[in-house]
Amino acid sequence: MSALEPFGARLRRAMDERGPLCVGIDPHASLLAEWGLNDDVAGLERFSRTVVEAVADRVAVLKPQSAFFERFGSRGVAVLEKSVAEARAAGALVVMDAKRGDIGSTMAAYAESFLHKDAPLFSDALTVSPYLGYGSLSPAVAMARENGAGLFVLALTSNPEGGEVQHAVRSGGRNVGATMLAHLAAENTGEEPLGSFGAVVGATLGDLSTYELDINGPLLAPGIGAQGATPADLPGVFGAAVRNVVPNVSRGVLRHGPDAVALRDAAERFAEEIRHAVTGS
Ligand SMILES: O=C(O)c1cc(=O)[nH]c(=O)n1[C@@H]1O[C@H](COP(=O)(O)O)[C@@H](O)[C@H]1O
Repeated sequence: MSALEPFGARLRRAMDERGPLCVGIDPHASLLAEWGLNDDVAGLERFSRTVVEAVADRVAVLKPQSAFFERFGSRGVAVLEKSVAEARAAGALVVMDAKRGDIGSTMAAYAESFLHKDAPLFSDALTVSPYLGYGSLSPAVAMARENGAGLFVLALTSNPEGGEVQHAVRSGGRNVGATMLAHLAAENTGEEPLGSFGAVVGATLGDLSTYELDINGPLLAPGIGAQGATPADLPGVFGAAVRNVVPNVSRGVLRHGPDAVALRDAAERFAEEIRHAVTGS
């Protein structure tokens, strides 16, 4: 595969053409049961393929949650590989949600696994944890740049426990979450139309106007649907940065399966509500 155009540029175009919705592929055991599928590799494969076939030709981004595939060992990972390839072939960008983070030398191996263009699990972007220090991510930043991929760095997560770490105030007075946003803004300086280094910022967090959310990069916003946030919350949470928000919905869409039409309709309803909330039209 030849080098891709930078992730940020590809994402901006996909958001403009398809709208910004990201649908999560989260094959929870409880959802497999609700869909009438067995909690085994065949059930996993059917679930994942159904989601990809239902929405990959219309949403900007699909975000498979790696843990639900790893749970089944190598055969589960093989399903993940196939799902990534099929989603990308249908025109969706794939954000691999594996939340990797380690000391730099090991981080390089994680980066090779997901961000090297020839890796079997190559994805357009990867979720990463910066809590071994932002600098520990530099091999992933470099690998992403070389391969036209991107990162989503956990900055202000959607879960209530996140504040213990992310709101901790550093000696300069800035908290940890804001520090991660500042690192990303520096990473994306000068990039047009959008940098490739995004932040994860929960849609559940209420008014974030004290944060500098304009990092010239995408903001992945989970928390809509099952975690209680709604598309209508987005402008209040993100302010002017809402134009760079990629809202993620997983269970809120997936609970409408296994019927592909019902899944597609649910994704379209969320997409429409998001468009209305973001553009007012
Ligand atoms: O990085 C993520 O994707 C993520 C970060 C975060 O702060 N909160 C969060 O919910 N997520 C992921 O987003 C998805 C949310 O799923 P639902 O709550 O079912 O919509 C899950 O795959 C989570 O792992």
